[in-house]
Amino acid sequence: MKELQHLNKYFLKYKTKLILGILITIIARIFLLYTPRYVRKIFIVVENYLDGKITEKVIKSELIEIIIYIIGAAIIGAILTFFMRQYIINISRYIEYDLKNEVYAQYQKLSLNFYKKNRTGDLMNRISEDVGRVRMYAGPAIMYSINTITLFIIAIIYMYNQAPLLTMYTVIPLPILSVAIYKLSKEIHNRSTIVQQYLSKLSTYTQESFSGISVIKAYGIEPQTSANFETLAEESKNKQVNLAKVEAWFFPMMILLIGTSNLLVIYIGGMQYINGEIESLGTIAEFIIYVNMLTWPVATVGWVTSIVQQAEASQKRINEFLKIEPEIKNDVDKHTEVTGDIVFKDVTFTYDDTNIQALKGVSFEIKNGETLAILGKTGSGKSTILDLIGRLYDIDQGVITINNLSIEKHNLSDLRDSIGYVPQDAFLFSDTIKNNIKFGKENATDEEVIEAAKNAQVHKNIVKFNNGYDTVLGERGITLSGGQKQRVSIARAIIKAPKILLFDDCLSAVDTETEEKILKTLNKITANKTSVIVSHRVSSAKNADKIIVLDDGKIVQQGTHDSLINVDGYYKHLYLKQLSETAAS
Ligand SMILES: Nc1ncnc2c1ncn2[C@@H]1O[C@H](COP(=O)(O)OP(=O)(O)OP(=O)(O)O)[C@@H](O)[C@H]1O
Repeated sequence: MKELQHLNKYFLKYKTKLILGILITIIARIFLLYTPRYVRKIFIVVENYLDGKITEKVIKSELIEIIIYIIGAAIIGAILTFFMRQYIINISRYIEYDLKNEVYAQYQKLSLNFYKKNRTGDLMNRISEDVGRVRMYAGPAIMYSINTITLFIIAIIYMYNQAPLLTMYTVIPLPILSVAIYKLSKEIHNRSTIVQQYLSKLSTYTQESFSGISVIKAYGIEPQTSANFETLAEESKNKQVNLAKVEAWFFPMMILLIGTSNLLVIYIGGMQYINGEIESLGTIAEFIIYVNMLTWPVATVGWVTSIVQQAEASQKRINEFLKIEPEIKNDVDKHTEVTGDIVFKDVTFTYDDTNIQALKGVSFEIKNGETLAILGKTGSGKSTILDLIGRLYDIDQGVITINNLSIEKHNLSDLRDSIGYVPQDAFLFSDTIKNNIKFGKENATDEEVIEAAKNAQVHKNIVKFNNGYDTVLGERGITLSGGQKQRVSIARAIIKAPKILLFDDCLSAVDTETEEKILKTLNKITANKTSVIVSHRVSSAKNADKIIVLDDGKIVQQGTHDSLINVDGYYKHLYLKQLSETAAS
């Protein structure tokens, strides 16, 4: 239960509702327990009538009175049971909501490294399945426990007052039932976890084959894909059948144990009645109702125990994530100004997970308002420089300063707010084009969205879609071409009007003519902003104030377009090669 203590703050938050829920549960049980006692009274009244102790008129009025009491108690009990569920189950839903938000907020704080070390499926599971299991503890488990405890205490007191020996024999099978249900619930849980694993394998496989359907069809491997699916489905079915086998034991076991208890009540109660140890047959009827009323709550003890164990394990997994400190921390509360003077001094950086030293003693300087272009072979460290400017990682050695202030001393939110980043793989959400652009500036007007799209040279494409800017992208909507995606992604960055713009090879999928147009407008937009353009094309770099060429994490060339085309090296070769390609096309 140590891990579940994390939830105490939420129980405290909803304490009024929780206390009310507990009180209502107790009162509801008291009312429901009226029925057996009134049933006994019915027997006594009938016995009195048969013995000639009361007249027909009296028996009639007494029976009507008892029936009214029974119906009244049942109605009040039912209404209170409704409110009990309303309070306690609703609290568990509130806690589930709070916990999901807490986990999600933590996910947002954690650095990129965390996402590399943990699989997406695992992250999703903790926020959905694990939180769901914890909810079962915060709601149903607590509700059934209070229910069982209250019912048990009150019923045993009533029963003991009536017939102590009969009480003892009646409750003997109940703990056996509880233990049996506990064992069964555990086995059911184990088997259903396996079923879940197979189901998720099956859905991952299906999802992948739908996403990659064009590749499957192009390679003509549909029969093989279907055969793989069949194998997975067969395994999944076997696991389901395995689960059904143990589940099938649940009700027979309950019926067997209730039956045993009923038999004991009838046999022992009957003997006691014959021996004159209990005054009325009504006591036997009352006990039979108690036994049936107690069976389910007692069975839930086993079930609740297994819910609590599962919740404890799930909360442990959740706590593991909640305890992780973000690697990139914001230690600065006050606002810090970011203009755009960026300096890298002997920067060395190694990726933790791969141990690849992506940058080795890199130094350069960009003045506010300047444009820097970074070129170099694939894997030379270009994107890494952009990630470091956004402080997605902290460096091993050297210094990065922005406005003469070391990057770690900047307020992280201010820093990231000042940056507009266009990644290599443009990621667009399954939402409208307008909202995808507005992602860069939530409160942007429609005019601003259009202006940004025009500057990114994508407006003309967007207006051709039937729904224009309201066209939905992604699975539910249309698929944009690679170049269109890149340009929507550029529009998203420029609508933000940030101090620093980072473009990571984001024109690779557009033709050179469109590239030229975009670069022209970008030149105007970025006139007083610092921008860094990573590219494989000289055309994207040639107008930059400064160009650096990277090779294996080191700067091998540095200068302007005019200076670099005159020295032998990577830049000149690339320039000549691309010049001849343009001439040939
Ligand atoms: N997230 C990461 N985790 C681990 N290693 C990485 C990561 N990103 C890049 N690397 C490694 O760091 C090196 C530099 O990568 P980087 O992405 O900066 O190169 P790049 O010059 O931008 O390449 P490209 O032109 O292909 O985009 C590469 O060897 C790469 O494998």
